[in-house]
Amino acid sequence: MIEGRGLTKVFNPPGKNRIIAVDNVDIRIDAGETLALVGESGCGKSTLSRLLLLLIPPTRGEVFFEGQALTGLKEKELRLIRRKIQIVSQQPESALNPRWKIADSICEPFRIHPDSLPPGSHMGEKLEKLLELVGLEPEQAFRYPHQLSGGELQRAVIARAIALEPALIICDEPTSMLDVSTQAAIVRLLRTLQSRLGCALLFITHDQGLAHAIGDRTAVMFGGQIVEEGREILDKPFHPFTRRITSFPGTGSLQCTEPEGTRVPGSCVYYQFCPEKTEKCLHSPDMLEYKGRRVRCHNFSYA
Ligand SMILES: Nc1ncnc2c1ncn2[C@@H]1O[C@H](COP(=O)(O)OP(=O)(O)OP(=O)(O)O)[C@@H](O)[C@H]1O
Repeated sequence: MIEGRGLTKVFNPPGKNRIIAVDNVDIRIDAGETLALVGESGCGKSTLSRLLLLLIPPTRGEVFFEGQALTGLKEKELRLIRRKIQIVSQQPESALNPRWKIADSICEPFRIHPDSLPPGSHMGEKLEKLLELVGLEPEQAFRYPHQLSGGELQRAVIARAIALEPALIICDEPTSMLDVSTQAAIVRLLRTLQSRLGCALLFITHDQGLAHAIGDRTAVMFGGQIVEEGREILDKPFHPFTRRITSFPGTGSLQCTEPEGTRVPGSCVYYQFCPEKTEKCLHSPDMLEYKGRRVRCHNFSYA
């Protein structure tokens, strides 16, 4: 349904070294599935999701949505596609206008795209249905954002995200600012909505437990690259980085699993940290495929 090929994003902040935030990534999400994208802070997860929506232009690479190349489309054409892809981010309060009542924010997509309301249907009915789907009381929709809890606000953001029945929802750490019990409730809600609406989810998280619980497939990112991807990769990891992060039983966050380091030019992205590196790892490996699993490691060819 959505596919990124060879996606690369290089930032050139003035007066600072260039940053290769996303480095030659191939990614595919099929209709109705959940891909969990997991990796430590700063590895490029959010940048990759923004590239998929072309909210930022790729330095290299292409994006296809339902077979159509998005790179090269005009902004107006892109807007029509973006209505089928919605984002739920980690800070619900910044996604909602603080001066608008919740109901106005949830109904905003219908005002922007009036043609999305079927003839004879009213915004009020749609609102009622959306509130029910996300578990908010009608009375809560007539409050302002500061009058709701973090979990309730995230439910409102999700209601707005599903208003136009998107094909894909990109969830960028949607629960990281919430307490543990609210996190679980929001994850359950996303799962329920996904099966009712049939949409796909790209679920970005630091938390490998969450990735394991929610993902049909998991992609592990390190240093701007997807280093391993497939089903059950957190149960049976192959890449040395995936093995390292899954070797801490019970850990959720992947933050600070590796020290800061500078990449040896042209080498495997994990070269400096890898206990199994050999001379050939001075050359960046291609993504290798075996039995539905993709791994970016020279040693995988011998598995
Ligand atoms: N607009 C920008 N200008 C310069 N550098 C940027 C910009 N956006 C992101 N970066 C850098 O690109 C790298 C990847 O950032 P990104 O936000 O994609 O990582 P992330 O994996 O989503 O991190 P987190 O989990 O902390 O949100 C980081 O080094 C970040 O500092």
